[in-house]
Amino acid sequence: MTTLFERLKEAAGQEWLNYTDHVFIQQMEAGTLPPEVFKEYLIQDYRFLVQFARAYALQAYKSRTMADIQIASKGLADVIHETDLHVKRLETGWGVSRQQIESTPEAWTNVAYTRFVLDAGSSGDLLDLVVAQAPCAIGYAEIGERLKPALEANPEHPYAEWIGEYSADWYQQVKVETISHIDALAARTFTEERFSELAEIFTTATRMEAQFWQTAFDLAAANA
Ligand SMILES: Cc1ncc(C[n+]2csc(CCO)c2C)c(N)n1
Repeated sequence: MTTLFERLKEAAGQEWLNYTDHVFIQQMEAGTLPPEVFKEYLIQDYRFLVQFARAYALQAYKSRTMADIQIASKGLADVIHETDLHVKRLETGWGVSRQQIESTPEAWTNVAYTRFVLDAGSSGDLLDLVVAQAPCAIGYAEIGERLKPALEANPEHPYAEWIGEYSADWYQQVKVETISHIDALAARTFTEERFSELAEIFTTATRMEAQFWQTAFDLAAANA
């Protein structure tokens, strides 16, 4: 059976590729991504993850069952784990402290993306919110899978740590769980009339994921 995620991804069309096959990913795969671009990405991503943690908390608030609260709680814990990695990387790589990260202005594209996700969840139900968060959670697993051979070919790959994290089994499992969570929620509340609205939420979030990579290049260029 086709999953709702597959239908949403198909509806996003080219936008999904613009995100998962962005120049940022191509350069990361080749190991040629400029370190300053990666640094700007990590700083903005920390700021992003703060809002994304709030979105998982909102998932808990929008839940009606303990099973859904458990899923939200695990998502929240995964985000905290990810921010800790970012802070360590920024500290060891560039001597950037958590305080410096937190006082760096949020890029407006980052504001747009995260507040869009939070609004989709505030104004909608749990399915709307999980769909708004899906490009993020599932896209990174697809990217990790794609980059894995580059890491296996070169254990000294400059982005070994990042690729290792998203290609790891635990993260591939997050993808499987998110897809089945969407289907479980859909079984309760999805009607065909909702599809176009859900597809718009999903495609918009996907477009903003692609823009997130672009913002890292723009910030690095502005600092150069
Ligand atoms: C812009 C942006 N999009 C997606 C992710 C990936 N991500 C966000 S939360 C999470 C953990 C649980 O889903 C993961 C892997 C990111 N870091 N930054």
